Amino acid sequence: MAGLGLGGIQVTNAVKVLISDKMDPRAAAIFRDRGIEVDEKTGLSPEELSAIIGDYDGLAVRSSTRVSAAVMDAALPRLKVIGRAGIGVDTIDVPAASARGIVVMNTPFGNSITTAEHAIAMLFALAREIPQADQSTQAGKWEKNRFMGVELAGKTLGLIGCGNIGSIVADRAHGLKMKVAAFDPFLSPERAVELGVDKVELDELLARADFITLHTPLTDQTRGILSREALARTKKGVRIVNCARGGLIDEEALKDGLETGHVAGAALDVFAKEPATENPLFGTPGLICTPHLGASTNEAQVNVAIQVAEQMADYLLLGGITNAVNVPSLSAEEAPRLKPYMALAEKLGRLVGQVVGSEVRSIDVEVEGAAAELNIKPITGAVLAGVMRCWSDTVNMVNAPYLAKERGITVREIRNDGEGDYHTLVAVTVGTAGGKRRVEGTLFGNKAPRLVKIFGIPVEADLSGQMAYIVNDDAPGFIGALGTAMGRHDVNIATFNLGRREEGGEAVALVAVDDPINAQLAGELRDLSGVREVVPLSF
Ligand SMILES: NC(=O)C1=CN([C@@H]2O[C@H](COP(=O)(O)OP(=O)(O)OC[C@H]3O[C@@H](n4cnc5c(N)ncnc54)[C@H](O)[C@@H]3O)[C@@H](O)[C@H]2O)C=CC1
Ligand SMILES: O=C(O)C(=O)COP(=O)(O)O
Repeated sequence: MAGLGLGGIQVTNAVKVLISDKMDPRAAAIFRDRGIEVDEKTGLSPEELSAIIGDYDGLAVRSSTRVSAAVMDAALPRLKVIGRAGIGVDTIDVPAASARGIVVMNTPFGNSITTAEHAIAMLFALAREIPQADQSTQAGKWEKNRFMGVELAGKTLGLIGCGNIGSIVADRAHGLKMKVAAFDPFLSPERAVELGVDKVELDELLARADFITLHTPLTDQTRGILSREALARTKKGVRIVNCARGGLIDEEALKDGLETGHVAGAALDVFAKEPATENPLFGTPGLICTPHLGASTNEAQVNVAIQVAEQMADYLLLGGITNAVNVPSLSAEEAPRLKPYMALAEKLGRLVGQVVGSEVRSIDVEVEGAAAELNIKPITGAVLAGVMRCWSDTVNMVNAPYLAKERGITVREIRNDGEGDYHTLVAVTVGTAGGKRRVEGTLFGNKAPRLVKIFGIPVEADLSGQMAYIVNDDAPGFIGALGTAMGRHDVNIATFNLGRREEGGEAVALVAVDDPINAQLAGELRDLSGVREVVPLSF
């Protein structure tokens, strides 16, 4: 299994994690309790991070650390997982991580109540100008007549994005007797009814909302969603809260809106450029700011620190995958059951990959019997990694699906109902321009991978170490000639596995050897009488 890239499987040295942002000490304590070495180094520049990241298996971050493709390049081949103690992964180049086989995980719920509460606090702060009134009062001005607020009750709150945080904000807003409308293309009408929100288009939200709060991730689709044009379509006197991401609002346009009085107030926790030690909006009347404090409560920080450390440790030590944003989940309970299947899948993929070469057009993964009860995604990932390892050293089950897509390989997953000859079976069929090749394998004693059929011929073999795959005419004398040729090259035969289509027909030999089969020996084997194909294999 070396090199499969599944955490917990290939790690032999001490596992090491770097925590590069301020995190509750429980994160480091969990890593240490689970036998993982931890370094905590915050405030690193990208260059400083790149200089040391190559020594770590895991990197735990919040939003201050930017994890670029260049940092990941410096982190390879060791880094296996980046854990975000929080929600937004916009500071991590996720496609680059996927391409490099690095798992990215976040903690999707740990800080959502806290962030929703911050948004509600910002609503009140805007409605009653609390920060401005505080400043004036403490300056000894007693400007009772200057501050005249608005009530929240009865007003319409427009949510842009109604996922975890947006839903909690909606719930709290109902408690404040606000009407809630939401623009979220992925919000189902049923869920909107359940939440008691009006599902509306963005234009309607802009036209109706007295208050707007943003709760979407920063993506190519949401960047600048409150653009100059969108702001122009808002109600005069609108108040805007952004506790999601700075890039969602056109900051220059918001500044103009505040200055003309079209926008009565804006409360921002997040900024286009962070840390926002300067920003064109600063000093604009009606503006309230906090330094990305949305997730900063004791409770949320404990939650996310514990979650990220447990998740990363599960992956690094057991292969369990929870809350990954670039690879399907695999629970720490499932992982041990799947491990032998993934070993089998990888071996089958590797076998067929070595035989067919790189002109692969399609890969079908079929599971039957006990295997059909399991999560098929990791099995498929392992097959793809096995096939592609034949032409790429850096492939693992995380980046294999992306590499397959990049190469235009069609991947199909098939669950066969019922049981065949084996209580559990994984079959891999690889399509090339020349046709399809199928291999089948099972687990002996639920743990030992065994090949049971190769290209339609029953043969039982343990796929490991150095082997030779030989197709020949089933005729007397072949085995003797083969043994002699091997002996001439000092290559010791460890095991010999034979199968044939029918007596006197096509036969297959899978020969395990103690020493590698070099090109010269392979050539001599090909020259033996009746031999049709020889492929040296390694597992
Ligand atoms: N200020 C802070 O400290 C914090 C900020 N955040 C930010 O809040 C964001 C939202 O967090 P959650 O609610 O937990 O995420 P979520 O994934 O549960 O919800 C996001 C919602 O946005 C919707 N959405 C996606 N694209 C959209 C579009 N083009 N237009 C409208 N809606 C769209 C999705 O359908 C989803 O319902 C995070 O991505 C993060 O950037 C999260 C935690 C703390
Ligand atoms: O969880 C998120 O998305 C956040 O924005 C919180 O950021 P932080 O962990 O406070 O740097």
